[in-house]
Amino acid sequence: MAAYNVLLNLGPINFFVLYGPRSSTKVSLGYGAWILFQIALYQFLPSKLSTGQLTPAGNLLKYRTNGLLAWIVTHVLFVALAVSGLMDPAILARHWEPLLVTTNIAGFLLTGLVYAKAHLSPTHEKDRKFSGSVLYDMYMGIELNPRFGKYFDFKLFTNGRPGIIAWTLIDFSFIAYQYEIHGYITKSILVSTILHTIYVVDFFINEDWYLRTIDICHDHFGFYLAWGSIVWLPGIYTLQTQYLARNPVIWSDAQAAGILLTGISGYILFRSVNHQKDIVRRTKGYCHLWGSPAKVLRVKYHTKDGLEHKSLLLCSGWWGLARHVNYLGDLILSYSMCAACGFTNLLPWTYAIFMTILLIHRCWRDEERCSKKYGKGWEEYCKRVPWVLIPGVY
Ligand SMILES: NC(=O)C1=CN([C@@H]2O[C@H](COP(=O)(O)OP(=O)(O)OC[C@H]3O[C@@H](n4cnc5c(N)ncnc54)[C@H](OP(=O)(O)O)[C@@H]3O)[C@@H](O)[C@H]2O)C=CC1
Ligand SMILES: CC(C)CCC[C@@H](C)[C@H]1CC[C@H]2C3=CC=C4C[C@@H](O)CC[C@]4(C)[C@H]3CC[C@]12C
Repeated sequence: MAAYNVLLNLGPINFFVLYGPRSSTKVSLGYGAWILFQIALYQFLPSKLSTGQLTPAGNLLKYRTNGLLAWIVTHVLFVALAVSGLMDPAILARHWEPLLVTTNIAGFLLTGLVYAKAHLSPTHEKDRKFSGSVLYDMYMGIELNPRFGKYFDFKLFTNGRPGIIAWTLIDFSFIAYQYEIHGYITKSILVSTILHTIYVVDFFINEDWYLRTIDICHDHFGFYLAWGSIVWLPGIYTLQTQYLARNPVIWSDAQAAGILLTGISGYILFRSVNHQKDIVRRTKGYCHLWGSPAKVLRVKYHTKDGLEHKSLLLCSGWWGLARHVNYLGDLILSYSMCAACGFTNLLPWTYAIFMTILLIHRCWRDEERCSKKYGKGWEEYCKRVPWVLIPGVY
């Protein structure tokens, strides 16, 4: 109430200037070192070269996919520094406010950098998209795959390294913070972190699969993915552990196990659906799903150079039940991550709410794009698989 009165008296801008988070030179230097460290891991750790999907301009790119090794090295180092007493494991939690300021500056700088690069020194000129609006181009990006040199891919790097590797590091730091301020670690924060860790490690194990998703194949690199991966992802996706560190929630063993198992079942659905699409695309449809030969619709599309290409749409297995059933698994997992925080505060539920909006919007956005890309082929697919997300419901 007192804070509310001060806000009313000062007005929002003065209130933010006086009481908002502040930057810190030490934290900014530390953050710079963290980004350089991740760049070094990306560039110099041994890596296989994975092939992406054909771009609209007809480019087939190779990617360094050594994220799992980078995740392991980063976390082993974090634990080693904490156990040896050289670093307080709650360091990220304790410097959270200046970190948010620093990441925001980095997110905006990167947005400006890739916008300028798209105009001055594009990696693949024909894979650029101009909307006619400067603001929209900054937001959704111009270049599809901006690169520095042959293999430093801005999109894959930003998303995976300062984004997803940070996710579990931040969780671990908030677990340590809970211990430091309360003297114990709750099952709720562990359940939430275990579910995050499964999701994050899964991402890196399947980094090759990620190269065939919307983010890499269709979304261009601008504020949405740059600021999103550097600020939104570490800030919002970790809200559950941030909340639980300060407001411990106590579950019985049975309740904690119930939430964990529901989350794991969501994860199994998510991975199994994604795996089916990936295996069918990689084997060109010549594989078995659930004991029967995969049923596919062979479709055609054109790249910008006018060439015709063939592709296929899977219509059996999970993909015969609904057109985006992978999103359903992800939603079950997201709701379980948030359920670990209990039902008394809406804030830690932000992730589940965001995912619901994002994934439903994605269904519409993707369907519109696929319909343009495949034309009659997509219409036929929708007839064969009429449900969008939940069979029998939507
Ligand atoms: N945690 C998070 O913040 C988020 C997580 N996700 C998760 O990431 C994963 C990947 O998501 P996303 O890239 O959005 O979606 P998908 O992996 O489902 O990819 C969609 C693309 O797959 C192709 N496709 C569509 N239908 C078929 C079919 N029947 N058979 C074969 N290919 C098909 C189309 O591309 P093409 O042009 O190649 O035909 C389409 O654009 C999902 O599991 C999702 O839940 C997604 C968003 C946010
Ligand atoms: C600007 C913001 C309001 C929105 C920023 C959104 C991005 C941070 C996220 C958009 C799509 C997200 C992802 C897609 C698919 C994924 C696969 C999954 O296995 C791991 C997570 C993720 C990489 C996820 C990460 C955040 C987004 C890039």
